[in-house]
Amino acid sequence: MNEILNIQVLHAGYINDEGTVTPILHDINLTVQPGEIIGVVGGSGSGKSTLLHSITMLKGTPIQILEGTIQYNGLNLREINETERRTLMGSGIARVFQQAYMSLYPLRTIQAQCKELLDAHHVPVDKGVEDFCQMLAHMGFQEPRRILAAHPHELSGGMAQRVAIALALVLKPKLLLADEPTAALDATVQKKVLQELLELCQAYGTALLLVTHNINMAAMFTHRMYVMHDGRIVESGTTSDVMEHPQHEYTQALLGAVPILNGPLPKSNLKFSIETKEQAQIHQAHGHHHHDAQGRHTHDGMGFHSHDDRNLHTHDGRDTEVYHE
Ligand SMILES: Nc1ncnc2c1ncn2[C@@H]1O[C@H](COP(=O)(O)OP(=O)(O)OP(=O)(O)O)[C@@H](O)[C@H]1O
Repeated sequence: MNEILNIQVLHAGYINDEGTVTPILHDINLTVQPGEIIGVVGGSGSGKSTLLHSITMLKGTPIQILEGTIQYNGLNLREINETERRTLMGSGIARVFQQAYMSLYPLRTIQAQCKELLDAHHVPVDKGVEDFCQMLAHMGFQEPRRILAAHPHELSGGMAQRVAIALALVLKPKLLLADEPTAALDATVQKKVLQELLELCQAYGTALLLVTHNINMAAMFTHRMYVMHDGRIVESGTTSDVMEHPQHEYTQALLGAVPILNGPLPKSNLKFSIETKEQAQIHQAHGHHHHDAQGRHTHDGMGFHSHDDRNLHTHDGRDTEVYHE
């Protein structure tokens, strides 16, 4: 099976106006299998965002690949042209930023932005908007269609980030790059939004590369993790191995530096197995039960499922204060 992402011996840096490159990433080797949830963990300035920039090579980012290969589903990303890159970004590889407002245009309604994205990738708009609304419903919006008419500033931070997540996933990408997707949110909402993000990824069979400075947060949700320090991967392995037997002193420092939220050692929250796209389609065909905002058992056609007893679909007070549905 092809890896969804295969980075080998990557060296990269930023190029300045004089054409000089400052190397930032050194000898990065990283793989993501279809549907895998991978954490990239490290402190500020360790190079996590630079790694994502190297994958997306967005216009305007002065990134320069010095050496190595980056393959998406067998395709060498260093060899594709700008048009191919634009097609791939969104439909194959999508990205969620720390601030929802980096993903959303302030002056356009959510509906306009969703339609524009679908149109640009030749996806039937009605079906795409329907999928989008179902994702919003899964993330706690009681009347998702009403959100379509809203502008981003009418949403709270948590709601705006949920909209950004649904937009990133509406084209059902194979890989989602999430750069500290919950760091800007209230601590009480962070875990919930991350859980919702994971459930959506699993429903769509989307692999996730989750970048975070919080090793404990990564531990709760990922299958494997890579620890970055000073532009290098200093440790990698299954999440349970890294958490229970951290080899590198930097990993040990990260573990000591971050407050432990739930007991002495966070255990992986991945009680569920990875759902393939085919399984998701079967779920879609048969419909699926989940809890609605009131905690009632409801039925939908999305294949979403929650596996713990917490009601993941209620509004937090902070969100409803800002946006009343
Ligand atoms: N556009 C740029 N030009 C030059 N250097 C940059 C640029 N962006 C980031 N850097 C440098 O690259 C290094 C890695 O930064 P990067 O943003 O990738 O780290 P990070 O792990 O994502 O940190 P944080 O968690 O604070 O976002 C830092 O030394 C930073 O100063």
